[in-house]
Amino acid sequence: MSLTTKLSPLLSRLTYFCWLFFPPLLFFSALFSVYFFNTELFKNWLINLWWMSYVSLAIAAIIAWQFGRSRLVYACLLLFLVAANKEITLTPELLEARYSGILFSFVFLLYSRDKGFSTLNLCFSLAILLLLFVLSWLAVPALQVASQPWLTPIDSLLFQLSPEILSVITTFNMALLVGALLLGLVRLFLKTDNTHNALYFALGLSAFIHIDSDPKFGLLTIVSLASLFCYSVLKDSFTMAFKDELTDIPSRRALMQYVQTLGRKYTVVMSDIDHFKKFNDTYGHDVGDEVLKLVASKLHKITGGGKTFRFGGEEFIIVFPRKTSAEVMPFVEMVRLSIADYDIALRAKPRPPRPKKTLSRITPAKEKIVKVTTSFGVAHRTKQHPDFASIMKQADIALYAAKKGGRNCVKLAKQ
Ligand SMILES: Nc1nc2c(ncn2[C@@H]2O[C@H](COP(=O)(O)OP(=O)(O)OP(=O)(O)O)[C@@H](O)[C@H]2O)c(=O)[nH]1
Repeated sequence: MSLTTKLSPLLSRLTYFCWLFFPPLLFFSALFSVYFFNTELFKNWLINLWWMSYVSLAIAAIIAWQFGRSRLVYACLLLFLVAANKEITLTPELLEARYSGILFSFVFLLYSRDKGFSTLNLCFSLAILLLLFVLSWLAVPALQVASQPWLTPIDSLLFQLSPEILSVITTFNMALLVGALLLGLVRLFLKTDNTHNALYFALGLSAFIHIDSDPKFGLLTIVSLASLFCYSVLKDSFTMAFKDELTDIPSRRALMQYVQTLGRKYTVVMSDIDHFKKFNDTYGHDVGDEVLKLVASKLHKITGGGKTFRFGGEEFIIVFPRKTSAEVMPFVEMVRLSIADYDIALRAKPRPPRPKKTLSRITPAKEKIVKVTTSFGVAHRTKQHPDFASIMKQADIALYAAKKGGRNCVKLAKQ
């Protein structure tokens, strides 16, 4: 396996990570720049909206609850604690316990899973969160004393660099924050999705609310975080509804929605993997799934403005807006060839190890190269076939002709 093949999953993960992580980061940076450099008028206007943090958290919690995102509900609860604490005066010890308790709780949420809202799960998660706060209250002061010898050099270094930093956050709290952010980042990288992304920002920003005790800053941050929670839930639901889970390309539902946007001129291509039943029977359903993903990714890369959807099973639909059948033929041919020419390396399962007494070596895993082909039926919109359903029917007839004509070919509907 070449280095590029090995690195490609890592690179695509990194790209997805950046794609999720940087928009909220830019958003929060812009928001806080506006806040810190803006006039008193904006800040005075904000002070009258103190109730917004509670309302936005309640809305986010209800939405998260409706969609079964238990961790986001607990995150709203933690942020509620951050917001409410502005109204309640706490002793310095309790403030410290709240700070570390919230950090630990967010790390816990990042490393746990959404478990639903059964009484047992609710009690279990709430008990863990409570335990983390109690632990912070009991153990953190001792930890602070124990870590003093290591933190003193950092303390003096920070004092030399910028004495103001130490007036807003202690070195111990900073070390806790850096540790929590690093742990969270590892989790976010390993499990990059909208929920973990939202929880990670909540972890970092809740610490900032603690550091900057200005209630207006807290309000702005909490409202933004609640919006990020809502966005993450809705984005996930959208993806679930409109993306095919196995192949990660748009689903049949997305096709039906896309069809509404098409004009008077367009072409529909129906594609089907050849002898896929035999392939499944020979190599197994899970290998079949991998091949399905591969074919989907090839079809998804079709050029000429075509948009690919998984229609169901091993059938795909490609729609070319503003193009006739003749115009799309070169692009369809190109994608057909790219699938047919692709060498699929199947890793044969290693034989089970022989009993230890026999000295023969275990046969290493071997690679087997296989190929799959696809057939295509192409039809465009005409006066006789003006609606999508009848164009699909024409494309299906053409696909049938391609199957009968020996497969691995493209056939035009007789229009
Ligand atoms: N692995 C896997 N197989 C699937 C999936 N969806 C459908 N199939 C299989 O695709 C096969 C389709 O078989 P047929 O419709 O008989 O067609 P075919 O064997 O491809 O033969 P031709 O289309 O005539 O070339 C069935 O065996 C289905 O089980 C899927 O998501 N994963």
